[in-house]
Amino acid sequence: MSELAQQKIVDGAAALEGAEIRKMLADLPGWEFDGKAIRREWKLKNFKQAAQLANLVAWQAEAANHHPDITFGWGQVSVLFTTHSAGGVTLNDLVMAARLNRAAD
Ligand SMILES: C[C@H](O)[C@H](O)[C@H]1CNC2=NC(N)=NC(=O)C2=N1
Repeated sequence: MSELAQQKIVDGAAALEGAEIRKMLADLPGWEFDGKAIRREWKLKNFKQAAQLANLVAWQAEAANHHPDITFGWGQVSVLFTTHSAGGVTLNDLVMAARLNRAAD
């Protein structure tokens, strides 16, 4: 399998089993599975850096047409991915997580 971050975002991806998701998250530092979605929080030094990271996440997502929920405030950004059309976490969500770990660490 090619590296996760380089895989394409595809239409019609199926929801994965929890065990499979947890196994893949072992290679995605910072990401957690809460039973419904995967999420990661970043800590930053100030509001400006948090806003910049939130923007980076937003535009990566828009470019891929796969969109997270993002919350940010002073010194923190939280990103949550699930695939609405599949009703769960799909490979697309994990690919986005891998891309963000690359772009935002
Ligand atoms: C038409 C378009 O491809 C869909 O609405 C996409 C857009 N971005 C999306 N993002 C996420 N997180 N889940 C989706 O099911 C989804 N669907």
